[in-house]
Amino acid sequence: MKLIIRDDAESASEYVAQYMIKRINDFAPTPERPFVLGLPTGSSPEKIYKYLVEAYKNDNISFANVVTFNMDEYVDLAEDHPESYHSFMYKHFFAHVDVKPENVHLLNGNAPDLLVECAEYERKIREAGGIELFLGGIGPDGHIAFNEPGSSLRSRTRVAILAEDTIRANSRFFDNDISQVPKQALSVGVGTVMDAREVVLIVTGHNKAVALQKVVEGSVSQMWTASCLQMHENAIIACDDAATDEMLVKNARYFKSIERVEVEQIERKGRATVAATSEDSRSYQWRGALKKLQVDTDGANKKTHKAENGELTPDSMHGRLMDSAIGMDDIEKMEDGMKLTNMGSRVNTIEV
Ligand SMILES: N[C@@H]1[C@@H](O)[C@H](O)[C@@H](COP(=O)(O)O)O[C@@H]1O
Repeated sequence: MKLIIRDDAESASEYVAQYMIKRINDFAPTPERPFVLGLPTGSSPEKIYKYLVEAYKNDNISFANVVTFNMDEYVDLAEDHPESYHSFMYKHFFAHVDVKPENVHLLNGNAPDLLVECAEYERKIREAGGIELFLGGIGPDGHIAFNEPGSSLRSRTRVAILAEDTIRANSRFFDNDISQVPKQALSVGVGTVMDAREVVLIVTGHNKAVALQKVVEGSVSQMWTASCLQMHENAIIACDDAATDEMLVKNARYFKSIERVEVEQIERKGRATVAATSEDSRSYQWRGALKKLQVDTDGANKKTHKAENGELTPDSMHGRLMDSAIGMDDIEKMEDGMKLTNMGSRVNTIEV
């Protein structure tokens, strides 16, 4: 997985929003071939929705050919309750963009038969061709969607019982009264998320620091269900500095340096292209290179280049350096811990 670290929640959210915009635009969805997007709720993605709405209003993106599937919804909470995930999604996103109502899917926590509702949801995802990109957040206990500690890492959409920690955390939306927080929810499973062709998580704030440490540096575990992403071929976690508070400093620096090396390669490719093109096309090429500098979606698009995909395996890290045409000069300039010869100790500290 890739870990993208930004100074604050604002810039981490902007990164994710730009990444999504580029992915959707590059995909060029049509009614026959829509982009299938998985979506979360929670305070963490709010800023992302704000950027996406802004981008739509500035004509930088359209959601007309985007099909959405939300991760979860409370059981037995009226759809029009201000804290239902239906209300959240309309308030923060759907009401402000051109997504077609018939393309929006949210689980119905008031369905007469919840098991049928869950099975149907899985069927609809399959029928839509599977999820192209699943955006998510995590809870302080490391849950993804409502897959609380102990959820099977192969779980599918089902009725989930909320953990005490989650009920307490979510009581802030219910007048800080835990008795008002629903105790059950319908949630896509860990397996449902893992089936997405790409997963992007936003993790911000010091209160997520323990969870992020477990998810990134710990073992894959049902007790921190978002750690399943270590097994995903195309996963990105975008976080702010505060969320890395419990990680080893050297690991956070390592992830930052991966991004730096990738950005340098893109810059270098951009310079080479500019040198080889005419004056007229010069500014166009630079715009392209600069755009890529901010958000590089190549990892997601080039599925065959696994070594560039941010996977944390010693092999891929070796591949990353060797494949990237980095000259000896560049390696000399790297911080000591980043040199290929010094990678071993760093790699060993990460359980994979
Ligand atoms: N089911 C949702 C999760 O999908 C979300 O990731 C989590 C974190 O929310 P927040 O971003 O508000 O911390 O909250 C809820 O439990």
